[in-house]
Amino acid sequence: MLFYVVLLLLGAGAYYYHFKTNRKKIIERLETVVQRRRDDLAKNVQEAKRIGDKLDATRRDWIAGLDFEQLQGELQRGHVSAVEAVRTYFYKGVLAHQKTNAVTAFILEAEQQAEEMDEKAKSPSYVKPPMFGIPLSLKECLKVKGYDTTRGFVQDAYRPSTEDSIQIEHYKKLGLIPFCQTNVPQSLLSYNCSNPLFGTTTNPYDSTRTCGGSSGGEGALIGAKGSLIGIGTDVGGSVRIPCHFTGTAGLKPSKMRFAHRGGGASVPGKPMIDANDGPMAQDVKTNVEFLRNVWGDIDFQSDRDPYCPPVHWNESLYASEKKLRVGYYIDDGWFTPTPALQRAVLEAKKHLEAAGHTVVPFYPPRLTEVIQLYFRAVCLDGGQYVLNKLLKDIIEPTINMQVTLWMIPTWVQRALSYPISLVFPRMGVLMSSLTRDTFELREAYADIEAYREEYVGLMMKDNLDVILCPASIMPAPQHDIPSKVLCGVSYTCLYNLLDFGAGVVPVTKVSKADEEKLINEYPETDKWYQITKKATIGAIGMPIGVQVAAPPFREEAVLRAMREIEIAIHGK
Ligand SMILES: CCCCCCCC/C=C\CCCCCCCC(=O)NCC(=O)O
Repeated sequence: MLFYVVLLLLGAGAYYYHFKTNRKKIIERLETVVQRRRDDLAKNVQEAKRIGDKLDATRRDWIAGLDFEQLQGELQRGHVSAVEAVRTYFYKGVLAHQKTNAVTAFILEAEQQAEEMDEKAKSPSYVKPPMFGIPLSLKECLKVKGYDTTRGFVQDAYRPSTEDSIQIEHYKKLGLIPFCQTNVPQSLLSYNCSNPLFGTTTNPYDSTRTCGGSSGGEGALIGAKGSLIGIGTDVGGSVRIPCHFTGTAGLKPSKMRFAHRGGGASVPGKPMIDANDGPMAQDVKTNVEFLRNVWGDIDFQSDRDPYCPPVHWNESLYASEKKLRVGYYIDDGWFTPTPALQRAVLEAKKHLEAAGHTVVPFYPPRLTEVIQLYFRAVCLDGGQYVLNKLLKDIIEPTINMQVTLWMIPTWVQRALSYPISLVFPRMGVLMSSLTRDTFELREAYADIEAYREEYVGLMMKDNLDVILCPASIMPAPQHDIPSKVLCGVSYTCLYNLLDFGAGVVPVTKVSKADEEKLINEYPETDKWYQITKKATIGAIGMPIGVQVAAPPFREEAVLRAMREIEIAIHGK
């Protein structure tokens, strides 16, 4: 017996030694790649700055002050050229990058693309596309010819895409000019924004806090006014959480509303929770104008990707005179949001009621089950795909919690979940969520289908058009917090599980009264609540958004409610 124990220990020791030596070699090799990539980025930013500085400062400042609609109008009328727009946004993008570290590459060819467009526009027979000359920022994982899509993995640096994805092709056809790529958390499966290749992107309102993720670079860039419109992706809140954290507005459409051919994903092959691309901007109005043009011309994508149905922009749904019936909640029963987030929903409710809409309470059923189903369907292989990739890379310390959990075999997690649930029930839920076998996975898929039916059934029973609810559990926390409170995505991941269209609109900022309420009333019943409370102290002045959601192909109703909230707040 002793012999076998010694043998086992020796075997384990040898394996550990081999693993450690191997990891050391990988890290040493990749560290040189990081250095090279960062040097290249520094040169790239210098070049972007040089291009931005070509434009006379007075002229540049005037163009920089135009919002999306105004810039679009000036470009259409020929009062501003595409080259001027691109140079202005290189300048503004560099400033935003210097503040937040949001950009992973400026797409320097943008200047030439703009010159060619201006040249074409000289011909009297040329009809300008609707978004002629508007600079577009892109989350780093979206495929642009000649540029990397590393998703924060050092091993994927210097492997540029050979083609634009269908979506990027389409945006170019509509006149948009991709001018930069923006930062992400390593693996995309996090709602912060740090990776070993490009470092940490910070919140434009407070650099000690995260801009959110995984489309965090977009949130930071747009929030710091370095871009008017950008594209993110979302499998659990990655468009909506950065919008909420940075005071920007964005929409995650349902899966089928965009072509996915030639696109990228965090974990390919998870059909119930697919990545959705979606726009992000400084306001809802810009998202509407963008989507009106893209979905108005969706045949371009459908023709090239038959899995994308030709569902056109539905103006009659967006501009309908019929008042909406809105279901709302301020607590999903899984994770009570901090006071400012609840107040934001109640304020948005008042705005919608003042506009004549009916707003009634709605209770999303069984969020504990949703959390389990969501994690089961996202990490459908127990996290193996991402873990294998991470173990061949430098691992980002701010996602250590995910990595540690993925390293514990599923059967061990299951065995530990019961005793853990006795002292920390919600952790017990998380630890029993990853799937053990395909039998359980099939069951989870069937349960998701059943939950979708139940949820839309509840909405139909009450004639609800849209749902209004918090965008998250807290305002932007410090960079290491998202990994420690993984299950804080319940407000957003629900609408990925349902495949609803869902968007976030900024409503308010954290006030002193919110902080007092937090200190006096916010629960401290488990570790996650304690972390959330601590992270929210000191967040006075941070932006707070609310979320609006509706079943698939009703994104226009979501945008309508978001826009009405925006108009009520800003008067325009
Ligand atoms: C013991 C249980 C282990 C559970 C381990 C969970 C690991 C974390 C997995 C998923 C994290 C979910 C957070 C999602 C944040 C938003 C991600 C997102 O939307 N990404 C966009 C994209 O992938 O395109």
